[in-house]
Amino acid sequence: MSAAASSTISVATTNPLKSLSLSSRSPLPSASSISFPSRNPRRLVLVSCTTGDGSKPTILVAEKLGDAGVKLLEDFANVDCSYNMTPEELNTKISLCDALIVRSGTKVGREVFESSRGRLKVVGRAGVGIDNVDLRAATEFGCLVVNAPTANTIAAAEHGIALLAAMARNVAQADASVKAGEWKRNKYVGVSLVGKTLAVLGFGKVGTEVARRAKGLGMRVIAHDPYAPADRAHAIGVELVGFGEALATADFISLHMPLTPATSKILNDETFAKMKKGVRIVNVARGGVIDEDALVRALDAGIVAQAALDVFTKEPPAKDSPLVQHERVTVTPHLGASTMEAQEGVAIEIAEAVVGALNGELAATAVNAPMVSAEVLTELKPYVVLAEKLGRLAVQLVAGGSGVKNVKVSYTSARATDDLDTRLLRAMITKGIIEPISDVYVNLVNADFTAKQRGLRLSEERVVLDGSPENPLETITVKLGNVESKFVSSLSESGEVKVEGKVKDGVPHLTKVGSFEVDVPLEGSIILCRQVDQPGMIGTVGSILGESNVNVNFMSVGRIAPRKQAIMAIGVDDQPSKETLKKIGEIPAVEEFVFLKL
Ligand SMILES: NC(=O)c1ccc[n+]([C@@H]2O[C@H](COP(=O)([O-])OP(=O)(O)OC[C@H]3O[C@@H](n4cnc5c(N)ncnc54)[C@H](O)[C@@H]3O)[C@@H](O)[C@H]2O)c1
Ligand SMILES: O=C(O)[C@H](O)COP(=O)(O)O
Repeated sequence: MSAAASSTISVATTNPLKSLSLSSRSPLPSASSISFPSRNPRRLVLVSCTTGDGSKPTILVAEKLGDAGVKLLEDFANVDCSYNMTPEELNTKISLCDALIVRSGTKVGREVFESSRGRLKVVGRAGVGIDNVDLRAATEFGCLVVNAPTANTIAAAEHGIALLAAMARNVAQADASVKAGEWKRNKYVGVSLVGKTLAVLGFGKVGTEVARRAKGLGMRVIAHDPYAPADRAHAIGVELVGFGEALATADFISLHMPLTPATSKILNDETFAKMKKGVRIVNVARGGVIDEDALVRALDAGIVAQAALDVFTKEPPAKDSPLVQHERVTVTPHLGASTMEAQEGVAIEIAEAVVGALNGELAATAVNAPMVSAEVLTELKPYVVLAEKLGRLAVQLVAGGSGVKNVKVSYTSARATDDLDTRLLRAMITKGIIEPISDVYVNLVNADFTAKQRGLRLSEERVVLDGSPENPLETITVKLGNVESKFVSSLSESGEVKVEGKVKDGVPHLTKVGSFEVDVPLEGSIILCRQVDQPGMIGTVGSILGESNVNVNFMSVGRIAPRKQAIMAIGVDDQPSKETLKKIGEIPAVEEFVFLKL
């Protein structure tokens, strides 16, 4: 098999959690490792929810959730619906909960994860915006965050359009006036929407639906979104434009981007100054995307004629907020997702995601973990096991394993480079390397973070083989650089601890140690011996183990040349005693040996 091409990916440089510093935190308690429950072979335990005694997990629902969702949760878990908790109450309860479900009104900060002492495995956000969840802390604590990104899209878009029309025709102000006994028809003359230019800022799910509806009202719609594909915009007759052009040409601006460091206060004194005089603004995204003090100034200066706001930097806003009280501002109390239909949909969407995650399924709406389709997962399953075991094996070959810093992983495959998602494999190699030498619990959520935090640099190389790609992978090789080995024969020619494995008939096998070829299933434990290649060695070692009642499940010998050096790999079901291992070491032809647990 020839290597036709290779590419290198470095995890250390791609990890988004670059500047994360770890404060002292409560150790994560023991949790079951990533495994494949035999009941459902398609499941990979992404997060584990072990109650130890087989009892149901506990899910805390901290904000009002639709009945259908609560029912779904109750069929699976003990459900504690405790609304309106103070942060202190939440922190107290959380240590008894496996999952937490919130909407936008609950701040899930670092202290929630700290207080949970590792029991919290899933946070479900019953809605889209996850700006109220500390994703870094969640990832660091190995807690999966899932959201419900689709069920409230239409509700939010409809609310945006409702605010747009209500603002243009002064509906809220006129309503309050009539109820106060007035009849001021001239005061509440509005502006028309037809023929006006609407700039949609953030052309995602909600933005697209707002645009579609605004087109139906006869508006000219432009959109700004650095990440949106132009063909999606063209398909509904929307032109994608730059940020500056959107600001300068819009009669109406509707905001639909997430709140991130990049979008925080994206509308501010400077950007208001670039807008058309008399522009009208709708915000059903997040309050924080507007500098609210600057908006008041822009309203007072006549740059902004009107604003309609569903969301605020601080919710609820202060009663005497000059923005809320401004006579040309229409407000609603974060009602975008609040339709009967959307709330039922969101409740079901989040309940299914949380139950699935607690059941060990990879969540399609995971916010802080790789999303992998069930098909890919099924195919990669034995390779994922192989990856973890190779990591586990390699680190045990290092003298004082905690000094491991440089890991090189090489995947050989006949698949094209972009046709193999290695994120799961990488996470599992990391898990295999870190767990035997620390008390850190590593899962798919926190693998990259944990590697980075421990200074582990893991680089990946893809070697594309000739031939047809029957299997996703041929071999995985793990090399640990700049380390001393407790089994010198495991060193490659360039001095790295090197192990290689492959999947045979669905079973992970160790196929190479250093330069020696072996073939032993990666099950139970393994004794590796380097000896002078001579007759009778297998029998000698076999009888020492047999006398000690240690069951041998596999033996394989790899040698450089006949009668020279050989490596014997012996798979054993039971752990040999120290005395038994000593006896093996005392066989005159044995030059070195090591016992490794998988
Ligand atoms: N008021 C409510 O009750 C309510 C309901 C639903 C959604 N929302 C909020 O609406 C927003 C959009 O939701 P969605 O479901 O459409 O999300 P989405 O992820 O589908 O769309 C967001 C879009 O914003 C774009 N974007 C990111 N940064 C940008 C930038 N700097 N400039 C322009 N565009 C940028 C993204 O590329 C993406 O296309 C979120 O903040 C969400 O929380 C509010
Ligand atoms: O991001 C969202 O999904 C909306 O802002 C809805 O928030 P809510 O669940 O608090 O209504």
